[in-house]
Amino acid sequence: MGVLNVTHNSFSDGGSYLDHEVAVAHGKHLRDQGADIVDVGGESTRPGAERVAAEVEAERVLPVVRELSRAGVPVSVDTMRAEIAVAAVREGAVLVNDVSGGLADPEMAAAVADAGVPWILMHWRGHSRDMNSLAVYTDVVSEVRAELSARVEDALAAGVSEDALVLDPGLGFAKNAEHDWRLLRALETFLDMGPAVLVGASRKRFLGSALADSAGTPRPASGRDVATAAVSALAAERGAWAVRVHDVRASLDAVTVAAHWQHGGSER
Ligand SMILES: Nc1nc2ncc(COP(=O)(O)O)nc2c(=O)[nH]1
Repeated sequence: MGVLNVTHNSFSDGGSYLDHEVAVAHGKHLRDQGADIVDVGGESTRPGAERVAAEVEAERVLPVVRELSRAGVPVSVDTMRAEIAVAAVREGAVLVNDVSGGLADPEMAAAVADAGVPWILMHWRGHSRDMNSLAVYTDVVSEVRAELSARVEDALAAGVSEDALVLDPGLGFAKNAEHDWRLLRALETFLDMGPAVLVGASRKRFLGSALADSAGTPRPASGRDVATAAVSALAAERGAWAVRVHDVRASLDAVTVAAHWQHGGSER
Protein backbone atom coordinates (compact mmCIF):
# COMPACT_ATOMS: atom_id res chain seq x y z
CA MET A 1 0.00 0.00 0.00
CA GLY A 2 1.62 3.23 -1.22
CA VAL A 3 1.03 6.42 0.79
CA LEU A 4 -0.33 9.46 -1.03
CA ASN A 5 -0.96 12.28 1.43
CA VAL A 6 -2.74 15.18 -0.24
CA THR A 7 -2.14 17.35 2.83
CA HIS A 8 -0.13 20.38 3.84
CA ASN A 9 1.32 18.98 7.06
CA SER A 10 1.70 15.19 7.09
CA PHE A 11 4.80 14.44 9.12
CA SER A 12 7.08 13.16 6.38
CA ASP A 13 5.68 14.38 3.08
CA GLY A 14 3.26 17.18 4.01
CA GLY A 15 2.73 19.66 1.19
CA SER A 16 4.48 17.61 -1.48
CA TYR A 17 1.29 16.49 -3.20
CA LEU A 18 -1.29 19.21 -2.54
CA ASP A 19 -1.43 19.96 -6.27
CA HIS A 20 -3.81 17.44 -7.86
CA GLU A 21 -1.73 16.83 -10.97
CA VAL A 22 1.37 16.24 -8.86
CA ALA A 23 -0.63 13.94 -6.58
CA VAL A 24 -2.02 11.89 -9.47
CA ALA A 25 1.44 11.60 -11.02
CA HIS A 26 2.83 10.39 -7.69
CA GLY A 27 0.00 7.87 -7.32
CA LYS A 28 0.85 6.45 -10.74
CA HIS A 29 4.53 6.41 -9.76
CA LEU A 30 3.68 4.37 -6.64
CA ARG A 31 1.70 1.94 -8.81
CA ASP A 32 4.62 1.71 -11.24
CA GLN A 33 6.92 0.97 -8.29
CA GLY A 34 4.71 -2.04 -7.57
CA ALA A 35 2.09 -0.79 -5.11
CA ASP A 36 -0.97 -3.03 -5.09
CA ILE A 37 -3.06 -0.12 -3.83
CA VAL A 38 -2.52 3.63 -3.36
CA ASP A 39 -3.85 5.12 -0.13
CA VAL A 40 -5.14 8.67 -0.70
CA GLY A 41 -5.59 10.86 2.37
CA GLY A 42 -6.52 14.51 2.74
CA GLU A 43 -6.21 15.08 6.48
CA SER A 44 -2.94 14.79 8.37
CA THR A 45 -3.12 12.61 11.46
CA ARG A 46 0.28 13.58 12.82
CA PRO A 47 0.36 14.12 16.58
CA GLY A 48 -0.95 17.61 17.34
CA ALA A 49 -2.50 18.17 13.92
CA GLU A 50 -5.74 20.14 13.84
CA ARG A 51 -8.61 18.66 11.85
CA VAL A 52 -9.42 19.98 8.38
CA ALA A 53 -13.02 20.71 7.36
CA ALA A 54 -14.87 18.03 5.41
CA GLU A 55 -15.11 20.38 2.43
CA VAL A 56 -11.34 20.79 2.39
CA GLU A 57 -10.77 17.05 2.73
CA ALA A 58 -13.22 16.37 -0.12
CA GLU A 59 -11.62 18.96 -2.38
CA ARG A 60 -8.19 17.42 -1.76
CA VAL A 61 -9.08 13.75 -2.05
CA LEU A 62 -11.96 13.20 -4.47
CA PRO A 63 -10.38 14.54 -7.69
CA VAL A 64 -7.26 12.45 -7.01
CA VAL A 65 -9.28 9.31 -6.28
CA ARG A 66 -11.27 9.90 -9.45
CA GLU A 67 -8.25 10.42 -11.71
CA LEU A 68 -6.26 7.51 -10.30
CA SER A 69 -9.26 5.18 -10.48
CA ARG A 70 -9.89 6.17 -14.09
CA ALA A 71 -6.21 5.44 -14.81
CA GLY A 72 -6.73 1.92 -13.45
CA VAL A 73 -4.84 2.48 -10.19
CA PRO A 74 -6.51 0.66 -7.25
CA VAL A 75 -7.17 3.30 -4.60
CA SER A 76 -8.06 3.28 -0.91
CA VAL A 77 -9.31 6.41 0.81
CA ASP A 78 -7.70 7.31 4.13
CA THR A 79 -10.52 9.10 5.94
CA MET A 80 -12.39 9.14 9.26
CA ARG A 81 -15.52 10.69 7.69
CA ALA A 82 -18.36 8.56 6.30
CA GLU A 83 -19.35 11.25 3.80
CA ILE A 84 -15.81 11.26 2.34
CA ALA A 85 -15.66 7.47 2.28
CA VAL A 86 -18.99 7.23 0.44
CA ALA A 87 -18.00 9.92 -2.06
CA ALA A 88 -14.60 8.32 -2.64
CA VAL A 89 -16.12 4.89 -3.27
CA ARG A 90 -18.46 6.57 -5.74
CA GLU A 91 -15.36 7.95 -7.49
CA GLY A 92 -13.78 4.48 -7.63
CA ALA A 93 -12.05 3.85 -4.29
CA VAL A 94 -12.04 0.12 -3.56
CA LEU A 95 -11.27 0.21 0.19
CA VAL A 96 -11.82 2.51 3.16
CA ASN A 97 -8.85 3.10 5.44
CA ASP A 98 -10.17 4.56 8.70
CA VAL A 99 -7.50 5.42 11.25
CA SER A 100 -10.23 5.85 13.88
CA GLY A 101 -11.60 2.34 13.39
CA GLY A 102 -15.09 3.79 13.10
CA LEU A 103 -14.91 5.81 16.33
CA ALA A 104 -14.62 9.28 14.77
CA ASP A 105 -17.83 9.06 12.76
CA PRO A 106 -20.80 6.98 14.00
CA GLU A 107 -22.09 6.87 10.42
CA MET A 108 -18.99 5.11 9.07
CA ALA A 109 -19.91 1.50 9.86
CA ALA A 110 -23.29 1.71 8.13
CA ALA A 111 -21.74 3.56 5.20
CA VAL A 112 -19.06 0.90 4.73
CA ALA A 113 -21.60 -1.91 5.11
CA ASP A 114 -23.74 -0.27 2.45
CA ALA A 115 -20.78 0.35 0.14
CA GLY A 116 -19.68 -3.27 0.50
CA VAL A 117 -15.96 -2.47 0.35
CA PRO A 118 -13.15 -3.65 2.67
CA TRP A 119 -12.60 -1.51 5.75
CA ILE A 120 -9.30 -1.07 7.59
CA LEU A 121 -9.99 -0.69 11.31
CA MET A 122 -6.94 0.91 12.88
CA HIS A 123 -6.48 1.09 16.66
CA TRP A 124 -7.07 4.72 17.76
CA ARG A 125 -7.87 6.50 20.99
CA GLY A 126 -8.56 10.05 19.85
CA HIS A 127 -7.68 12.86 17.51
CA SER A 128 -4.12 13.99 16.91
CA ARG A 129 -4.49 17.00 19.21
CA ASP A 130 -4.74 14.78 22.31
CA MET A 131 -2.83 11.77 21.04
CA ASN A 132 0.28 11.84 23.22
CA SER A 133 -1.73 12.09 26.45
CA LEU A 134 -3.63 8.95 25.42
CA ALA A 135 -0.51 6.76 25.20
CA VAL A 136 -1.04 5.19 28.63
CA TYR A 137 -1.31 1.38 28.93
CA THR A 138 -0.85 -1.29 31.56
CA ASP A 139 -0.36 -3.91 28.86
CA VAL A 140 -0.39 -2.30 25.41
CA VAL A 141 -0.78 -5.56 23.48
CA SER A 142 -3.79 -6.88 25.41
CA GLU A 143 -5.41 -3.45 25.60
CA VAL A 144 -4.98 -2.71 21.89
CA ARG A 145 -6.27 -6.18 21.08
CA ALA A 146 -9.32 -5.71 23.33
CA GLU A 147 -10.07 -2.25 21.91
CA LEU A 148 -9.74 -3.52 18.33
CA SER A 149 -12.04 -6.44 19.18
CA ALA A 150 -14.68 -3.94 20.26
CA ARG A 151 -14.31 -2.18 16.91
CA VAL A 152 -14.79 -5.49 15.11
CA GLU A 153 -17.92 -6.26 17.13
CA ASP A 154 -19.41 -2.85 16.28
CA ALA A 155 -18.57 -3.32 12.59
CA LEU A 156 -20.20 -6.75 12.47
CA ALA A 157 -23.25 -5.41 14.33
CA ALA A 158 -23.58 -2.73 11.66
CA GLY A 159 -23.68 -5.38 8.97
CA VAL A 160 -20.08 -5.28 7.75
CA SER A 161 -18.96 -8.79 6.81
CA GLU A 162 -15.95 -10.12 8.73
CA ASP A 163 -14.05 -10.91 5.56
CA ALA A 164 -14.25 -7.21 4.65
CA LEU A 165 -12.31 -6.22 7.76
CA VAL A 166 -8.60 -5.50 8.04
CA LEU A 167 -7.02 -4.76 11.43
CA ASP A 168 -4.14 -2.41 12.13
CA PRO A 169 -2.41 -1.85 15.52
CA GLY A 170 -2.08 1.88 14.79
CA LEU A 171 1.67 2.40 15.28
CA GLY A 172 2.37 5.88 16.58
CA PHE A 173 -1.28 6.61 17.34
CA ALA A 174 -1.51 7.06 21.13
CA LYS A 175 1.64 4.93 21.42
CA ASN A 176 5.23 5.70 22.33
CA ALA A 177 8.22 3.94 20.77
CA GLU A 178 8.19 1.14 23.34
CA HIS A 179 4.50 0.53 22.70
CA ASP A 180 5.15 0.37 18.94
CA TRP A 181 7.91 -2.22 19.30
CA ARG A 182 5.81 -4.31 21.69
CA LEU A 183 2.93 -4.30 19.18
CA LEU A 184 5.19 -5.36 16.33
CA ARG A 185 6.76 -8.08 18.49
CA ALA A 186 3.22 -9.35 19.17
CA LEU A 187 2.03 -9.18 15.55
CA GLU A 188 0.86 -12.80 15.75
CA THR A 189 -1.60 -11.71 18.46
CA PHE A 190 -3.36 -9.54 15.93
CA LEU A 191 -3.08 -12.11 13.15
CA ASP A 192 -4.75 -14.63 15.49
CA MET A 193 -7.83 -12.38 15.74
CA GLY A 194 -8.92 -13.62 12.32
CA PRO A 195 -9.03 -10.69 9.86
CA ALA A 196 -6.09 -9.64 7.71
CA VAL A 197 -3.61 -7.29 9.36
CA LEU A 198 -2.03 -4.16 7.91
CA VAL A 199 1.13 -2.59 9.39
CA GLY A 200 1.80 1.14 9.03
CA ALA A 201 5.33 1.78 10.26
CA SER A 202 6.64 3.87 7.38
CA ARG A 203 9.06 6.61 8.44
CA LYS A 204 7.49 6.81 11.90
CA ARG A 205 9.08 8.31 14.98
CA PHE A 206 9.86 4.98 16.69
CA LEU A 207 12.10 4.09 13.76
CA GLY A 208 13.85 7.45 14.03
CA SER A 209 14.54 6.84 17.72
CA ALA A 210 15.91 3.35 17.02
CA LEU A 211 18.31 4.86 14.48
CA ALA A 212 19.43 7.80 16.65
CA ASP A 213 23.04 8.93 16.22
CA SER A 214 25.74 8.88 18.92
CA ALA A 215 24.48 12.25 20.19
CA GLY A 216 21.01 10.74 20.57
CA THR A 217 19.53 12.73 17.70
CA PRO A 218 16.77 10.68 16.04
CA ARG A 219 17.19 9.85 12.33
CA PRO A 220 15.04 12.27 10.29
CA ALA A 221 11.94 10.91 8.53
CA SER A 222 13.68 11.09 5.15
CA GLY A 223 16.30 8.62 6.40
CA ARG A 224 13.93 5.93 7.64
CA ASP A 225 13.03 4.08 4.42
CA VAL A 226 15.54 1.26 4.88
CA ALA A 227 14.28 0.69 8.43
CA THR A 228 10.75 0.76 7.06
CA ALA A 229 11.67 -1.89 4.49
CA ALA A 230 13.12 -4.06 7.26
CA VAL A 231 9.84 -3.84 9.16
CA SER A 232 7.99 -4.68 5.92
CA ALA A 233 10.06 -7.83 5.40
CA LEU A 234 9.58 -8.97 8.99
CA ALA A 235 5.85 -8.19 8.90
CA ALA A 236 5.44 -10.05 5.61
CA GLU A 237 7.35 -13.04 6.95
CA ARG A 238 4.88 -13.20 9.86
CA GLY A 239 1.85 -13.06 7.60
CA ALA A 240 0.80 -9.40 7.44
CA TRP A 241 -1.70 -8.76 4.63
CA ALA A 242 -0.15 -5.41 3.70
CA VAL A 243 2.28 -2.71 4.70
CA ARG A 244 1.49 0.98 4.21
CA VAL A 245 4.66 2.69 3.01
CA HIS A 246 5.98 5.86 1.34
CA ASP A 247 8.87 4.14 -0.47
CA VAL A 248 7.10 1.27 -2.23
CA ARG A 249 10.10 -0.01 -4.12
CA ALA A 250 12.27 -0.42 -1.01
CA SER A 251 9.59 -2.36 0.84
CA LEU A 252 8.58 -4.43 -2.17
CA ASP A 253 12.22 -5.46 -2.64
CA ALA A 254 12.48 -6.37 1.05
CA VAL A 255 9.22 -8.34 0.98
CA THR A 256 10.33 -10.14 -2.19
CA VAL A 257 13.61 -11.13 -0.50
CA ALA A 258 11.65 -12.41 2.52
CA ALA A 259 9.41 -14.44 0.19
CA HIS A 260 12.38 -15.98 -1.60
CA TRP A 261 14.03 -16.82 1.72
CA GLN A 262 10.83 -18.39 3.07
CA HIS A 263 9.33 -20.04 0.01
CA GLY A 264 12.01 -19.94 -2.63
CA GLY A 265 9.32 -18.68 -4.98
CA SER A 266 8.54 -15.26 -6.39
CA GLU A 267 5.13 -14.84 -4.74
CA ARG A 268 4.96 -11.73 -2.56
N1 LIG B 1 -4.22 2.13 8.29
C1 LIG B 1 -3.32 3.11 8.58
N2 LIG B 1 -3.48 4.35 8.08
C2 LIG B 1 -2.59 5.34 8.39
N3 LIG B 1 -2.78 6.59 7.92
C3 LIG B 1 -1.91 7.58 8.25
C4 LIG B 1 -0.82 7.30 9.07
C5 LIG B 1 0.10 8.40 9.45
O1 LIG B 1 1.24 8.34 8.69
P1 LIG B 1 1.46 9.30 7.43
O2 LIG B 1 1.31 10.68 7.97
O3 LIG B 1 2.81 8.96 6.97
O4 LIG B 1 0.40 8.99 6.44
N4 LIG B 1 -0.58 6.06 9.55
C6 LIG B 1 -1.48 5.06 9.23
C7 LIG B 1 -1.33 3.71 9.74
O5 LIG B 1 -0.38 3.39 10.48
N5 LIG B 1 -2.26 2.79 9.38
